[in-house]
Amino acid sequence: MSVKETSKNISSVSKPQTYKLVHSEKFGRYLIAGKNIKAGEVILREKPVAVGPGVFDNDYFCFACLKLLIKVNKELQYVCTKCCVAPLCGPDCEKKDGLHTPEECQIFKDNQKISKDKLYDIIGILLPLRLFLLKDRDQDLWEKIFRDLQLVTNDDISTSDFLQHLCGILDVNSFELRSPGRLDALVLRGLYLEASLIAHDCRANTHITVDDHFQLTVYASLPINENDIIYFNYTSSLLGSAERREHLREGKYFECECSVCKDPYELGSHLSSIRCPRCKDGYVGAQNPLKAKPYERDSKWQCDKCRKMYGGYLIRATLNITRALIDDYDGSNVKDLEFLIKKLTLSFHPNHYLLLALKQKLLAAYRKQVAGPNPQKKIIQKMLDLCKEVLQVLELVEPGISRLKGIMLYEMHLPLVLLANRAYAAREISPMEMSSQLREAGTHLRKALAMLLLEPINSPEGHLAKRALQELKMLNQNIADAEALQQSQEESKSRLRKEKKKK
Ligand SMILES: C[S@@+](CC[C@H](N)C(=O)[O-])C[C@H]1O[C@@H](n2cnc3c(N)ncnc32)[C@H](O)[C@@H]1O
Repeated sequence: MSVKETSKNISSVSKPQTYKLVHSEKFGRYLIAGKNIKAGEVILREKPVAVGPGVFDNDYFCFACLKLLIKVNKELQYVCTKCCVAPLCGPDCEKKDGLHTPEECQIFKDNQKISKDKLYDIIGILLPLRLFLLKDRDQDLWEKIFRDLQLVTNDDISTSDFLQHLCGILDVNSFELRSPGRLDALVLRGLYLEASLIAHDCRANTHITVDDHFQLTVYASLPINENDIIYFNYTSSLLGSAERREHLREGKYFECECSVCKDPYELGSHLSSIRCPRCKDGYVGAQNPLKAKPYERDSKWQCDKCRKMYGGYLIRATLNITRALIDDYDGSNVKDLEFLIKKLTLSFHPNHYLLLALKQKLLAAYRKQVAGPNPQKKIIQKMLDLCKEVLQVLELVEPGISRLKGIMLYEMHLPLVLLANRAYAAREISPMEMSSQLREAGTHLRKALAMLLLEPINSPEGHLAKRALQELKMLNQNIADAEALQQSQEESKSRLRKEKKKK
């Protein structure tokens, strides 16, 4: 053994483990910190044991790299030349050691019933099939999966029953993933043996990234003390408690009792709060938020100001009417969207999750205008205000490092820079004031970078981090120019004063 190898082994032996596996009645198996972990530190990094399509939405994927495929004239461009079934990006994906393994190819080839015409059905079962095929492909890994996922089987269980069992295991344990390079929906699912042991909390202390090869990295999003539980959020942090809890109940089979779910006002984020119809000043929150059905008649909701009580069915009726109003909105007109938000703010807390979803749509519309030629000052200011509003909620539900916060902080720098430049051009502010406003934009960019630089280079957020770095460089140059301008103005003023004195 070389010296290098020895020292590597010693350091890995002496280094405390970042996490430990423990067990409790409530969580089953879960992970705790094996040492004090700093925010941004890697807790674990791993490759999936199986990855494939998740929600099936009429999309076709390359079976080798899982990129979404574009169909031309409803026809696939390329299929695997060996099995004549698996859609692929092209010959390159067929050549490389992708996810379409020889075992998978063989099963398509051997099975007369499987043909290209049944592609929708094949896509639907691809992930459990991939997991099942590991049995023949990698016996050791298969045994590890059996142990780690606590698969139960007996000799006379039929293959279809066993596959059914695998599907259940996948539902509970898999991670929702994006197709490589895409910013949109989480259309894939991947199974990771270590990361799937992390327990859920609606206010997590980890941040997870996945690269184009589906390698998953769990970072601490906050400092985690030794022996503290490591949590990941299995659901969306920008939903109301009832909706998050329903998602977890239906998809992961447990009742969440975390600090956000327990609090009638969701730790001050008010994601489910309704404006009190009586006093119009306070906000109405569920009095027993851990009830499985908070929108039933016997569930009580109370105003935090006038203390008036309401039955859950009233809240449900308000939500139903509002969803119908939102469905009627066609989504293309900024003015209509602004009007709808203003109208709903009379009945809801501004942070209500239904309003937040509309505000994110509005933000996208403002962003489009602000990035275009000569945007109105009014729109730039509105974009900035909306970013601040969403960021405030995110600070409560996604403390520390967060992808959404990184994006929001990045977005905020653009209106700040535009407003500073405009005000200076209109002689409303001095170069010094401009430099201080640009510095504020720089602070946001730096905070955004601290989060976005953790993202894989080729992911959409990784590209954003690259842009943010370039913009920060330009911004620093503009700040230096503004400060030099201020200095030269001050010098010429003092020269003038001296000359005046001499005269
Ligand atoms: C992805 S698995 C985690 C590993 C699992 N604990 C095990 O022992 O295999 C998800 C399951 O863990 C349990 N779990 C995770 N977080 C929980 C929480 N906050 N409260 C209750 N149960 C939880 C639930 O049983 C859930 O279905």
